[in-house]
Amino acid sequence: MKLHLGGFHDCTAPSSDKIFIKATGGGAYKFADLFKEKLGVSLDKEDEMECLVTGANFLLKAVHQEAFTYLDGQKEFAQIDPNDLYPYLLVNIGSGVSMIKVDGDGKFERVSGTSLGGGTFWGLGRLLTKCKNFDELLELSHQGNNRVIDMLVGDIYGGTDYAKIGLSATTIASSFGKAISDNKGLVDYKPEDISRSLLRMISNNIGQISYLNALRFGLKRIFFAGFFIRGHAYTMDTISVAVNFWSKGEAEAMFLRHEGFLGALGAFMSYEKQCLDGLTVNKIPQRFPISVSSAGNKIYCSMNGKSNDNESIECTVYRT
Ligand SMILES: Nc1ncnc2c1ncn2[C@@H]1O[C@H](COP(=O)(O)OP(=O)(O)O)[C@@H](O)[C@H]1O
Ligand SMILES: CC(C)(COP(=O)(O)O)[C@@H](O)C(=O)NCCC(=O)O
Repeated sequence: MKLHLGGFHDCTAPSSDKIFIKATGGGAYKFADLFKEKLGVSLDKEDEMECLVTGANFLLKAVHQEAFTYLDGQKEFAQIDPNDLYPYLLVNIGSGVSMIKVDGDGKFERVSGTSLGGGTFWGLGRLLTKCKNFDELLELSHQGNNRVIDMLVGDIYGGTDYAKIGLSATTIASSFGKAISDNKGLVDYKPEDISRSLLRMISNNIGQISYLNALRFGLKRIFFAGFFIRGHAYTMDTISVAVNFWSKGEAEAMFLRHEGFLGALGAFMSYEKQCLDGLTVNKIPQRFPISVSSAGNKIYCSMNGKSNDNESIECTVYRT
């Protein structure tokens, strides 16, 4: 509610009383006029990939138990040595998917991506199941059985494995493949089965492309982030299985506790970069330095340096 009061004054132009806030992603462009019109706030646009990487690096170095593996329902926190973090592959699953090779602070390259991402799951799911919101679709996938719709290796090979090339009877041979052979229409399939197949198809595909990119650059660690994951067990499990399957156990999928906030965090941290990198000390606003701490699922960023009480800002980033 106090966004328009708590915005920042542009520290590169002290004479200006323009209020701005950092923002990233497509929304920073798309909604810039709306923010200006409704709140009188200008959006200071930060590059999305840069913010994702800054956010991920910060979390992986500063937050205890940020990264974890997830396989067969088991969540295991990974010990990340900040001195041995790079290189790694960051896979951000939002509407679409970006794959970024990270070599250090500010050192990265977007090496690949796919348009089959969270938007695909939600978009197709909405059309096929009539779900009204994402959570409902995700919830449905819990109860579904993908074998009803997916064509398995066993369906093609008369119930047996195709052992010669290492495919078990239960491996999905063709996502949604059964829908062609049955004399059935959409109404004959349960929404929960459709949701389950869809989630597996998207997660599997992302896991596979990610692993292939990790292989391409010799990267052992793959961190998956983005709001698509939402800590959802089946999504993480499917991605992990895909990475494990394609890498023959060589690579490991890892997830982040604050997976949906990398971009926002990176944009937030760019206040520090902008003001501390390029300016002399007397031009730095009193609010700095930023002090950062974490507890449980929350990260506390207090920008309270020597400022008076009116100027201090405390920002809490938390997952719902
Ligand atoms: N409550 C929700 N409403 C809509 N989409 C959601 C929700 N929770 C998770 N998602 C998933 O998150 C995706 C968007 O992820 P996000 O990281 O916010 O990407 P973007 O940067 O494209 O907005 C959606 O396509 C959808 O798959
Ligand atoms: C264009 C985007 C970077 C925007 O990010 P998003 O809002 O999806 O998080 C992303 O959707 C993307 O990388 N899409 C995949 C494009 C491709 O490489 O095929």
